[in-house]
Amino acid sequence: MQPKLVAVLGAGAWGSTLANLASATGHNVRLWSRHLECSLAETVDGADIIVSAISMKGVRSVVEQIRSLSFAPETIFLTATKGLEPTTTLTPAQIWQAAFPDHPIVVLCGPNLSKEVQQGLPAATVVASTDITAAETVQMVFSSNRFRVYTNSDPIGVELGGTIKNVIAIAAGVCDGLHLGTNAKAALVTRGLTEIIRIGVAWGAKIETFYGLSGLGDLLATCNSPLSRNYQVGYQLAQGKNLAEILERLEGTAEGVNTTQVLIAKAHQQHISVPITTQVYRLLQAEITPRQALEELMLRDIKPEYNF
Ligand SMILES: NC(=O)C1=CN([C@@H]2O[C@H](COP(=O)(O)OP(=O)(O)OC[C@H]3O[C@@H](n4cnc5c(N)ncnc54)[C@H](OP(=O)(O)O)[C@@H]3O)[C@@H](O)[C@H]2O)C=CC1
Ligand SMILES: O=C(CO)COP(=O)(O)O
Repeated sequence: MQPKLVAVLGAGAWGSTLANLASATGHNVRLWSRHLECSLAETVDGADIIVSAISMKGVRSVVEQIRSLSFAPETIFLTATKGLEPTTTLTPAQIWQAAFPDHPIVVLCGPNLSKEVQQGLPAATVVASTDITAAETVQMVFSSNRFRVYTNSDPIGVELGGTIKNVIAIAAGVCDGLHLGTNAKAALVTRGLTEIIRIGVAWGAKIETFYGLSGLGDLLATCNSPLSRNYQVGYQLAQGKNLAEILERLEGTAEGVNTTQVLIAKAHQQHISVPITTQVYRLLQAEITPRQALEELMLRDIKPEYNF
């Protein structure tokens, strides 16, 4: 494969890691952030692949800054953000697709704690698109003996798996912070997956996608690692710290905090049952304590296991 020109937008933890991965496989990489010299227009000029690793709060503004520029029709937009836009409830890929309707949009999501990937520890991920040729191009660019990349044709499922698991990761952090044990954690993560599937399928995703790397895989990684910022938020809430104080000291972005708000609004509108997300929401709003959230979940009506 000829080396590609890859422009990575966002030089945070994940953007820098993705830039290193593409560079390590022999591609030409430009990395952009608001604080670096190079302008956004210069960074994306002539790029074969434009990678967005901007946190959710900045996606719309970056899209608006480049949407009037002209790109070759085959230019691929790759989004790695895991969040939902509060005002529209759109996913990052939906925002990129609306701005660039004639370009292939690819989603990258998986169990990819950036610190582990940066250390060269082995990891796998998924690149998903309705344009499978574009997904295969991205797969070639990022694949290495340390980073195994699978393609998938369900971008909304891949994106929602990576996004909604952040809410469950906050709950998992609370579970561990309260020392509730392995049985409780297994129950929480499994019922969390049921909740993710219920929402995801209602929003047009394929059920099987959630049993893959970007669903169950990312859920397991994020719910079990103190490297996860979302897990850290939950863990510290369980220790009695308040949210503002936690976020002020947190290294990087915990998307699950905003994602919880968006999910609650949309799930209520659409009458989707989201018990774990509801308790995370009430906890983040400081309406209840971690112990009360646990009681609420344990005392819900008894029911059959499968009620997607
Ligand atoms: N870290 C990880 O392990 C992984 C993270 N992700 C996802 O990737 C996304 C980024 O995460 P991560 O890199 O960890 O977060 P960081 O907080 O480390 O970086 C966020 C990046 O977004 C940029 N940004 C935020 N707002 C704006 C804006 N308005 N305009 C321009 N740039 C902006 C920041 O720029 P600035 O520095 O100028 O503020 C920074 O480059 C998140 O959605 C996260 O869920 C996905 C997989 C793994
Ligand atoms: O998405 C991630 C791992 O796949 C990173 O998780 P956090 O954003 O919680 O750190």
